[in-house]
Amino acid sequence: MASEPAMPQPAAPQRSTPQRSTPLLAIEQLTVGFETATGTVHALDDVSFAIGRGECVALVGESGSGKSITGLAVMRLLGRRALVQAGRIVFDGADLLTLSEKAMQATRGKRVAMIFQNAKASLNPIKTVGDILVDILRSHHHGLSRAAARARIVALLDRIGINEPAERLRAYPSELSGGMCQRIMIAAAFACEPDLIIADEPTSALDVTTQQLVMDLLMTLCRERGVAAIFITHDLALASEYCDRAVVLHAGQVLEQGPVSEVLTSPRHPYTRMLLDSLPYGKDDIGQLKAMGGGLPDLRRNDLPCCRFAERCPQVEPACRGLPLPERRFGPTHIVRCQHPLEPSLAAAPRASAARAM
Ligand SMILES: Nc1ncnc2c1ncn2[C@@H]1O[C@H](COP(=O)(O)OP(=O)(O)OP(=O)(O)O)[C@@H](O)[C@H]1O
Repeated sequence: MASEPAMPQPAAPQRSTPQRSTPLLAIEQLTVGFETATGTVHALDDVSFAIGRGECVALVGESGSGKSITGLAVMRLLGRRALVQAGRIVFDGADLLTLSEKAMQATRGKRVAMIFQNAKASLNPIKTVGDILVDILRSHHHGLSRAAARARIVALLDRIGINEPAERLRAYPSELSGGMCQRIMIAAAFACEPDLIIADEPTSALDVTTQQLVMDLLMTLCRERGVAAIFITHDLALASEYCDRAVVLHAGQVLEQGPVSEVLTSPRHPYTRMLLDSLPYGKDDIGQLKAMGGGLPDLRRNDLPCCRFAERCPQVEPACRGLPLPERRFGPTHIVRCQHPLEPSLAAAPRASAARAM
């Protein structure tokens, strides 16, 4: 396989010792609403978490919990109806929410890249793969000739295991399989050597075998290049297998976060526990599966309780509805926002390493 002389590769970071002292990205008390004809959707409420250089953080939770919105907020792609009501998104020392649009354009794609769920739909159908990738690279490296950009792209495609890369560059997205398109998206994301990649359900449209190959590729590239990743997923097994830490979102609130080895093994929040109980992992028969009780509250309500999980929580107390979410620490980075976190004995749960879907 050809090497990539044009793209220096930093030493791979140790996954077990991510740098947390000066986070690459810190989302601080982010609160976002959307104006709609039927009222304001209170999509994110006081969301805070950080990610160090080279670290991989999984953002997990049910559909509608605010995972994609969080990723789009970092890219500043929330759209005109979104209202950032509070908070900061500090990336490498600068608050992305206050950057000029020009500065944001220089950051987006170059320093922070996003990989979307449905690659085929995300790639421009009327451009060849080569034009898509070369244009991305040249939009951030103005002095780079098309030929030089093409050479770098060919080397990158070769690195990610695409056979006959020069040939592939002539194809249109519609001529490629879903798995191949996802590889092209990954190439597009890594083309400008970003510091952070946000991967939003990058494998959910793929079959299980291709999922594994694409995840292996994505995480190998992140590790060998020291790129941090936010991995948005429903799949606790993938989160457990590939990520350093997990952030659990429910109805726009972060309820638990910490090392995957703690959060997905010994959850201390009843919601995380409920998510794990609803998975087939570690259960001898399907009868042991517990259905998720209730559903997410209507986020247009103006009288949402302080804890948006309160109405589903088996241990709810009056304080849950009326008092701000407390922050309880169970280790240097294991934080639970709950009035009555689980005791360790109740919390112990097998790691979700064999589960496949939430
Ligand atoms: N443009 C918008 N206008 C109004 N509401 C929106 C908009 N975008 C998202 N929402 C709402 O914000 C909430 C969070 O949505 P988000 O897409 O982040 O959820 P998610 O956790 O990523 O779900 P999924 O796993 O299904 O992608 C949902 O209630 C959704 O309906």
